[in-house]
Amino acid sequence: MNSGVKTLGQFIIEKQADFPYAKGELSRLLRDIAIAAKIVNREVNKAGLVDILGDLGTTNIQGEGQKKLDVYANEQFISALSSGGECCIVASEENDDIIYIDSAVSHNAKYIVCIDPLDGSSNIDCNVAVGTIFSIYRRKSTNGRAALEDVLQKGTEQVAAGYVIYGSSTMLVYTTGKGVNGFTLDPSIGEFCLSHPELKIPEDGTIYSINEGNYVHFPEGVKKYIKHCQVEDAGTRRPYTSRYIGSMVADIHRNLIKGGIYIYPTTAASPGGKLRLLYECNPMAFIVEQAGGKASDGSSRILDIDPVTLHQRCPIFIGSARMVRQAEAFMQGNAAAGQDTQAEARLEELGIIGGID
Ligand SMILES: O=P(O)(O)OC[C@H]1O[C@](O)(COP(=O)(O)O)[C@@H](O)[C@@H]1O
Ligand SMILES: [Mg+2]
Ligand SMILES: [Mg+2]
Repeated sequence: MNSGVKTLGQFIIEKQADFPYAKGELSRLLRDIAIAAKIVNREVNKAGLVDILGDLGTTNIQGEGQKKLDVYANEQFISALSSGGECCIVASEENDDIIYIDSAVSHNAKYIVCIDPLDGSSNIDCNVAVGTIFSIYRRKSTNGRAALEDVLQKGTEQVAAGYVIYGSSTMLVYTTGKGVNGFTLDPSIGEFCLSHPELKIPEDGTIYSINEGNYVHFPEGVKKYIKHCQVEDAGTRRPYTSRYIGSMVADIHRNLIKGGIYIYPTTAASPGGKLRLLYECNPMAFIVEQAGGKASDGSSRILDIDPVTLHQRCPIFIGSARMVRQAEAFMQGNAAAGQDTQAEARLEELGIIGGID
């Protein structure tokens, strides 16, 4: 291995200096998450060889069938957070209610972890990239046991957020509000090593990522935006490229590197949106904003949404700032906003401006 490589552990300790009052609790919490990610990575990598593919036959509170790997990953993260001592509550996609971490080591713990232990479950069995998404808050209450109110905080209150992508390589990408850094797992030493320092998402892009199979059920603004992406217009590098992996982590990771927009709007099946605010939308929005991008529900900033319930959903438009602004303009029925005249002319020519049949 080249000298000069920095491991995640070294980086976290080094960055602790950015927080004058830090006592290392958040550093240790991030360490615990990284340990669980390595264990899950080991199972993902040999998924076809061990009994970890397929359905478990149980259903979570979202009404979704749980995959064996969903539950395995959930157990690994909860156990690492329980034994690590820095977490007092876990809110997980796979658990109906919040989990109180009452282990002896965590009686003074002040951090709350919201987690999607395995993101992209529909891709598990066919060897397509999946991920883990996590969001960390400091508890607000000071006395007694932390409670649901400590979990239902706005995304702006996050102290850290990150994701792990189990893809052709395994990466952990996270932010503590001072930029975004990516680490690649080097299996030969079992360490996440800094590979993508200070990640910045391009201001604009040519990739749009949405499940067009739901097109008929999309809001008018989304239909118009998709048409806008498909217009032939060299001046604005269109038509854009459509890419949809079906794992939020993988689709957003690609856009973070190359530029692009990921949209999961309201649909007939999900009138409130599909993705969950606390452990999918908030953490990804924090990361993308820290990388210079934008994230909204089509009009309001995701991080300003007030959470009301643990598993609440919201629509999401996230990615390169210029593309999100444009999609928002279509959502507000203002197709001209952010458009250059040439494209606008094409849109009129194609009858896009003025409504879709
Ligand atoms: O199949 P659809 O409706 O396009 O939904 C795909 C989306 O749902 C998700 O799989 C939801 O996450 P989970 O797999 O964690 O439930 C996202 O990762 C993905 O972007
Ligand atoms: Mg998910
Ligand atoms: Mg999941």
